[in-house]
Amino acid sequence: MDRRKSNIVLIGMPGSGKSTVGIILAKMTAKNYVDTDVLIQLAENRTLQDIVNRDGHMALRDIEERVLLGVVCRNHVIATGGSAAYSARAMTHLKQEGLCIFLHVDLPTLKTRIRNYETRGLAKRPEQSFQDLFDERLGLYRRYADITIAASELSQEAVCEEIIDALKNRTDTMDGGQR
Ligand SMILES: Nc1ncnc2c1ncn2[C@@H]1O[C@H](COP(=O)(O)OP(=O)(O)O)[C@@H](O)[C@H]1O
Ligand SMILES: O=C(O)C1=C[C@@H](OP(=O)(O)O)[C@@H](O)[C@H](O)C1
Ligand SMILES: [Mg+2]
Repeated sequence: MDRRKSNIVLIGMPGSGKSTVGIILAKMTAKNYVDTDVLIQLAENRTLQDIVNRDGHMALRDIEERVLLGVVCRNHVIATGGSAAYSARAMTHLKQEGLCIFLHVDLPTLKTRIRNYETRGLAKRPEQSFQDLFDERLGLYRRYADITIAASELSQEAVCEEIIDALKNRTDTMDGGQR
């Protein structure tokens, strides 16, 4: 049986480019695309911000874990939410069929991209700073990453090119090997 993985799973901080890079990457690799934040909102019939406001950030993390565990697909680019890495079960599940790409963007660059920090529905403690969130999560993203892309200075298209290049050298993905 072919054990090569067919999904590409994007992880990283909010603002690192998972959602927007993901759709470009899907087109460039002839894959389907799913943004798990959209799946959460559809499952809950409310926005991420509504979930945080009404039920708190830990409820969002629980819902996210449940939704991620229900993702069963092949040949997709999967853009996760920034809080996905809090669930070891969900990450293990996604990595069974997916190679995990960490979009590593530095804090100053992220800050220029995230202007709606308080209203973006982030799964963080109410008083938690963006710096603290970054520090808390960096180790988690590194733990699950099969490939890390230093993406701070790259355009979205250049991030996609780097991912495709990195995949070419691998034997554990359907996107590996020269085609
Ligand atoms: N490589 C990049 N260069 C410049 N802006 C980017 C880049 N990647 C993403 N952005 C911008 O940053 C913002 C957040 O991107 P998004 O894809 O929603 O990130 P995420 O899904 O990781 O939170 C968007 O406005 C997007 O256009
Ligand atoms: O990092 C976070 O706590 C979150 C990031 C969001 O996704 P993006 O990373 O795509 O912005 C979304 O999943 C949710 O609002 C929580
Ligand atoms: Mg996103």
